[in-house]
Amino acid sequence: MANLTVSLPERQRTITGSGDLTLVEGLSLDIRPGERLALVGESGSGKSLTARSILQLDPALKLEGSITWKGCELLGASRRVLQKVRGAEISMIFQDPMTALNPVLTIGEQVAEPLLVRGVPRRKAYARAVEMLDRLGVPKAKERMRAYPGQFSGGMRQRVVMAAALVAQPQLLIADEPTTALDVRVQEQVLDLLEEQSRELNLAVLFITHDLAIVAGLAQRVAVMFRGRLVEEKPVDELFDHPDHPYTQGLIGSIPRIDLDPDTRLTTVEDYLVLQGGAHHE
Ligand SMILES: Nc1ncnc2c1ncn2[C@@H]1O[C@H](COP(=O)(O)OP(=O)(O)OP(=O)(O)O)[C@@H](O)[C@H]1O
Repeated sequence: MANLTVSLPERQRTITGSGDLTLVEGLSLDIRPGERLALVGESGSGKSLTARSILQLDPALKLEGSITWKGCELLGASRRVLQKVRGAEISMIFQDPMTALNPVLTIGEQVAEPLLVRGVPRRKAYARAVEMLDRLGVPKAKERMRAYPGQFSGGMRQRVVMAAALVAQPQLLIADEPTTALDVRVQEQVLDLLEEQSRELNLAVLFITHDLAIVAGLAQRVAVMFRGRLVEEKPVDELFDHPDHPYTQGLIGSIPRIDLDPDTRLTTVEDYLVLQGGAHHE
C-alpha cells in the first residue's frame, strides 16, 4: 500500500468537530510473498484500521492512496474483484476466537465453507477441511468436524479459525491480535503454528499486535505505528538493536528481560517521549 490515508467523513462523525477526521495518515507498506511482517503500536494507533482497509471492511470510512495486490489496484475495485480476493487470496483472523465462530454451525461446516462458497464439491471440501484441522493440531479432526464450537477450548477454537482462514490456500493472512485472548502457553502454540504454516505454504502474514515482545520469534520485519502514522520499519533484529523512534525505544525498554537485575526499573514509552521533549515525529 502506498500513501494510505483513512479518515472518518464529516457526515459520519458523531461527536463534535468539523471536517473529516484523519485516523491513519500517509502510510506506505509492502509485504512480500511468504514474508512475516509485524505491525505494532499502542491501542488506537491505527493498526486494525490499516489492516481492515486492505480488504475494505469498513464502508463508512474514506480511503485514499493506493492498495495494490498482485499488480491490481484494490482501492475502488469492483465488489466482484474484492469478493474474489477476500477469503481466497487474502484472509483474516481476529482476536477473539469465541465470537469468530458461529455457535450453531458445526466445525466442519465452518472450516469447509470458504471452499463450498467457491464451488468446491462438498466431499472434497470436507476432506480438505479435515486435512487442515489435522495440520493445525486438532486431535481426531474427522470426528471433531461434527462438533460445535461450544465444545472447544479457546486455543482449539483459534486453531479452527485458522483452519477456516487457510483452507482456501490464501497467499496473505492478516492476523489481528490473534493470541491476545489466549493464555500464555496457548499463545505460544498458536504463534508457532502460524510460523510453521507461513514457512510450509509460503504464506505471507501481516501480524498485528501491541505486544512487541511476541514478534521477535515470529516476524522477519516490523513496522511500528504511532498515532496513525508509520514511524519506523526494519528487520526485526535491527529494530531491537537500534530502535530509532522514541516510541519504539520505549516499547523495547518496557519488555521484561531475564538478564536484567530484578531491581532494574523497566522504562515506559512515556519516559522516552518526555526525554525527547514530547516530540512524536508528528
Ligand atoms: N469504524 C470506525 N469509525 C470511526 N473510528 C474508528 C473506526 N475504527 C477505528 N476507529 C478509531 O480509529 C483509531 C484507530 O483504531 P484501530 O482500531 O485501528 O487501532 P489499533 O491500533 O488497532 O488499536 P487496538 O489495538 O486497540 O485495536 C481509534 O481512535 C479508533 O477509535
